[in-house]
Amino acid sequence: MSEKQRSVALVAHDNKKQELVAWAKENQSLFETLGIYATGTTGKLIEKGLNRSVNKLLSGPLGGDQQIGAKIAEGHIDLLIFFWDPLEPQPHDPDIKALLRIAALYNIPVACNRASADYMIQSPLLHGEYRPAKPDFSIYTQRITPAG
Ligand SMILES: O=C(CO)COP(=O)(O)O
Repeated sequence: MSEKQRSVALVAHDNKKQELVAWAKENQSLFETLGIYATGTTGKLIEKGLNRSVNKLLSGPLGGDQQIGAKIAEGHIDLLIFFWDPLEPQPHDPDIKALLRIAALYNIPVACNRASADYMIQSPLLHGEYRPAKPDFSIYTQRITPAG
């Protein structure tokens, strides 16, 4: 049986976009093997940099972070590479926090800078059989199921 293609989400704040695109280009051959989701503006730049199509969602401040979070919850994304800007306040900070929460909840590896992204792309997650465990939510679903 053929393996499901792994998908990565790429997201970068404005001051980090060039760095993300440069990093993606350095790893172009790997990205040819992966599905790519991205927030709107990041996605356009990645398409141009890698000369390939990307599943582009809305721009981050317009709901794109939330859409990436929904894709994670639906099981479409294996890795999140999110070069967020530690020096610039963002108007959609609650959405960013929500995306990082969803990634933690669903046990999705997150890289926030070049060093962690370098580690991540060398991992058996991409090159071997290792799959992170799917979280068990049964304790929560019991709690929210009405009695009766
Ligand atoms: O704001 C973002 C992530 O929080 C990124 O959105 P864009 O890729 O549309 O700039």
